[in-house]
Amino acid sequence: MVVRVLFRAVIMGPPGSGKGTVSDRIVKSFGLKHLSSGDVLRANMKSQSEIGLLVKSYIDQGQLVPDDVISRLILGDLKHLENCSWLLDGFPRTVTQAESLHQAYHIDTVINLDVPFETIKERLTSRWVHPASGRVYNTNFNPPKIPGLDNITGEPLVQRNDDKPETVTKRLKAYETQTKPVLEYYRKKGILETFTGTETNRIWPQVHAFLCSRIPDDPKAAAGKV
Ligand SMILES: Nc1nc2c(ncn2[C@@H]2O[C@H](COP(=O)(O)OP(=O)(O)O)[C@@H](O)[C@H]2O)c(=O)[nH]1
Ligand SMILES: Nc1ncnc2c1ncn2[C@@H]1O[C@H](COP(=O)(O)OP(=O)(O)O)[C@@H](O)[C@H]1O
Repeated sequence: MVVRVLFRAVIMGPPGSGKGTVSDRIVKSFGLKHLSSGDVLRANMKSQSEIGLLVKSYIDQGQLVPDDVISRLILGDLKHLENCSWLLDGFPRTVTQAESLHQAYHIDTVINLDVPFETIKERLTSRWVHPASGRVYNTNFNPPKIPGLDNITGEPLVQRNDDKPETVTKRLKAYETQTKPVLEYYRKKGILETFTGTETNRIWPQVHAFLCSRIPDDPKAAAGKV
């Protein structure tokens, strides 16, 4: 019988720190399943589900959605990934959420992207997304091949409602007061790994090297396919 060791990680960082960008690279290199709370919430808003209608006003105002709503949503989705290694992006964002996750799963490592707020503000106002797929572009960092259009479908890109400068300020405040304590929670558990910098392309090789040392039996990582 082959016993597969599961690896469960969380990626944290302020809005715009590159969680989604780094998560895509982790998925490509290490084959973990990726679950993004923001993507799950946006899919609910798009389909106008009961939860989508409930969370819209919080998200548009740059506030966190209530703990019980997001915890039920994410822990419910994780039930479908029981036999998979996964990477959680954007959850937990409060200590209450971290405790709910802790009661349900063992977390091996927490990757913390430490990017200064000044760098982030500029990035978010130049973030463009393809709503149907969640593909993310940036007019400076990874522009689409044709300005304003998605590389794969050619459909128009849009700016996220909550990437307006005044909403970004509120999201950064929410991060400071509600999410920073989660870093301390994981630091005390001895599983927090912080990567500091202003450029994803400099942070990524460090994250990759770290994960190679933690997921040594992964065939893609061993082959150096970054
Ligand atoms: N200029 C610049 N933009 C970046 C860099 N890394 C990511 N981005 C862009 O910054 C925005 C925020 O990144 P994203 O991965 O969506 O961050 P998240 O909000 O933490 O998930 C996106 O438009 C990215 O394309 C970088 O090193 N430099
Ligand atoms: N774990 C969570 N707890 C509460 N609200 C959340 C959570 N995850 C996402 N949200 C809501 O969705 C919004 C967008 O989240 P996300 O896409 O992760 O933002 P970013 O990628 O910029 O950090 C947040 O500003 C918040 O309103």
